[in-house]
Amino acid sequence: MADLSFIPDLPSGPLDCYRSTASFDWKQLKLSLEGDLDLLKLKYKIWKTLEKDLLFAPPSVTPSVEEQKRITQLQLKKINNYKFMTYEMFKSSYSKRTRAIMTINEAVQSVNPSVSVKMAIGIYLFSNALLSLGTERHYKFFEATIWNREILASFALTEVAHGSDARLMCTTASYDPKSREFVVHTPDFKAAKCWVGNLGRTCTHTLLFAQLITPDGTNHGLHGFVVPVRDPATLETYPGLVVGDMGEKIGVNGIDNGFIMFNQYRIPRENLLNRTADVTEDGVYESSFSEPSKMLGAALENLSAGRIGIMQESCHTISSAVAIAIRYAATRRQFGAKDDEIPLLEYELHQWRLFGYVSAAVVFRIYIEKFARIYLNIVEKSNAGLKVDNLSAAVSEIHAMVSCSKPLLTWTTLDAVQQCREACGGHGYLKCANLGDLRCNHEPTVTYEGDNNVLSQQAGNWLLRQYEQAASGVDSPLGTVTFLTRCQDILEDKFSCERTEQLKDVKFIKSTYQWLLCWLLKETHQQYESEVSKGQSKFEAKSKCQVYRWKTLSRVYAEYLAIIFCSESVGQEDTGLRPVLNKLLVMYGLWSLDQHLVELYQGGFASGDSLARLLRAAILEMCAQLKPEVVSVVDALAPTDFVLNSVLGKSDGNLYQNLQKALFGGPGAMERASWWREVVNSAPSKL
Ligand SMILES: Cc1cc2nc3c(=O)[nH]c(=O)nc-3n(C[C@H](O)[C@H](O)[C@H](O)COP(=O)(O)OP(=O)(O)OC[C@H]3O[C@@H](n4cnc5c(N)ncnc54)[C@H](O)[C@@H]3O)c2cc1C
Repeated sequence: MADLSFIPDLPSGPLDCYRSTASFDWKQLKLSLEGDLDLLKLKYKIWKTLEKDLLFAPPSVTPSVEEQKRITQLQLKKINNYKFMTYEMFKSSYSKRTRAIMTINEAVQSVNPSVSVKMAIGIYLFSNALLSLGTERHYKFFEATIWNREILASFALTEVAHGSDARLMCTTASYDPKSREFVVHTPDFKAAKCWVGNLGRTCTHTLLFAQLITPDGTNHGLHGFVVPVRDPATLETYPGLVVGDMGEKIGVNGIDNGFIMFNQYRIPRENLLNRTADVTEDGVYESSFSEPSKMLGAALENLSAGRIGIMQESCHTISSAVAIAIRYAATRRQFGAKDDEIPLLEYELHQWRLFGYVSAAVVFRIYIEKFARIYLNIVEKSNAGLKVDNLSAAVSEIHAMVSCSKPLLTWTTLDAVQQCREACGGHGYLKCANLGDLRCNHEPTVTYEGDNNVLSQQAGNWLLRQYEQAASGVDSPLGTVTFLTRCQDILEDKFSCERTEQLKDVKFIKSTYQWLLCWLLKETHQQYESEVSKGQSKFEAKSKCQVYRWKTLSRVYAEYLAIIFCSESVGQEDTGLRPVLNKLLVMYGLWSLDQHLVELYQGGFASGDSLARLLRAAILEMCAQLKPEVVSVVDALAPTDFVLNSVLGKSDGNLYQNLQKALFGGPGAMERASWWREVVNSAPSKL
């Protein structure tokens, strides 16, 4: 068994009574959820280092927006100096290196999300793009970013008038053969690049996506360019650019999101990222892809790793939120027989509100850990020129998986944080509870790197293609929809259980999800065909099938993926963790199915009251079964107290002592208001 002594023991206290009822060792569960001992050690090393550094001490009062930006930039500089990413890690295989980067990102994100966004965009997204979209001539930028940290980059895609629909973006890069330069231009304010992280105050370069135009006037579609923005020595922007900061946002204010307009701004020809297409010195366009849409696809595929990173961050956020709410529920007492108040955790309503999210946190972690490993192995193999069976089909399947899973994880996390905030009552509304910051900093993930509603549609596209060709075989190298070849038989299935025990079985959950997917595909396909037969264009027909169909389909597929991947991992678990993991998986599956009862009845899977009655009874039974485990489950999910940074969620469980310290110690909490003279009556009191 691995030596886990590097994980500090938990302090003894009021949480002991619930901890003593757990059937497993929380440190072992923590290791299992991380999936790798070295990466878990790395995470603890980062947290310990940052805890000792005053620059990372959590502020008790929110600093001004400008100050948050300054601190975040200084923190990034410090993290660069700490060199958590060692030379050996850089030199290791692609998948090892990327997993280390992802772990560093998650560990830093949990301390200050703004720093990790800054680092992810400014260093890793940019350098990854140079490797995947660029060639040898861009290596100097790579070196300056990764090794020397002379470049801090940004990623400029979104424009004021175009976000999700990237094809019609208006920034142009026209090639001038006389000077052998591209001339970058913004025709009007609607075409200004905006929301670009790191651009407002700090970045030295941007990875710009602009319409490439050759001297014959042909528009070859969006291409990536490395564009210098600021002098690294002075942070002055270069002439020919209008650059500004987006101002105060709802969260992640440490990030300087900015806008930029180009006025006939010249960059060398070599700054075009030319792995898939180039322009000769004379201005002739040469592409290895014949269709511009495929080019765009290749350029944006680069975002998959970023989206996986967002999912990992969501796992951290949901874990922190449930840890705070469960520890609070275990120590907060309200009502009870006579004077004997009982902990909130004893109430079935409270369990039902929170345990679905606790199980989601565990299932998502296991799913994403396994999925990231498979994804990175495929990329590694293909980068190394090794044969990957059915590579293009695998890339499409992965894209579909990411496109529905990022929405599922980010939305569920957002709902979870809100529920946890409410579950902590008024105290949950304190800044020092940390649920507010967790929520606001997490919130934009549902919009950036692909708006969730738009991204979900892409998963639906792929699923429908598989459904249409199911009779002759599906293109599913990862095996997520091979069951579709049995679609007709699956749709014959009917609910026939008589006892809750039959539902509390992963097999039941998986087969019910397969039925749901088959039925939703049939429905969506029929609706689409019917719209097309009425003369609607494909685009219009698709739009008419989103609500209750395409969108639900994409969500159900993502839930199914989380369940099958997690179930496979739980099946391989040979420590004493299998029973608790199985309970959590069953809870997640039943809790998620509860949202789809309408479809299960509408499609004729069940009739009468037995499905709804048994499903809901099973969920409540799972709540009771999880109660003795749940405090130790969140101990495994939670980061250290420094990182969790919540007065309500400390691992010692001393809720009221901690709260008193925070309230009494608040800056100026017990001082007379400095503005008291302005508000009292000036006439002497007659009292
Ligand atoms: C904090 C933050 C950081 C960001 N960082 C960057 C960055 O570094 N670089 C960068 O380039 N961009 C960045 N962005 C921008 C982000 O990527 C875009 O906001 C995102 O792509 C969505 O585009 P949009 O805002 O134009 O929304 P729109 O595309 O206008 O969408 C608005 C709404 O309409 C809906 N909608 C759109 N199309 C359809 C449709 N066909 N059917 C049904 N509904 C539809 C969407 O679901 C959404 O709810 C950032 C944004 C934020 C908030």
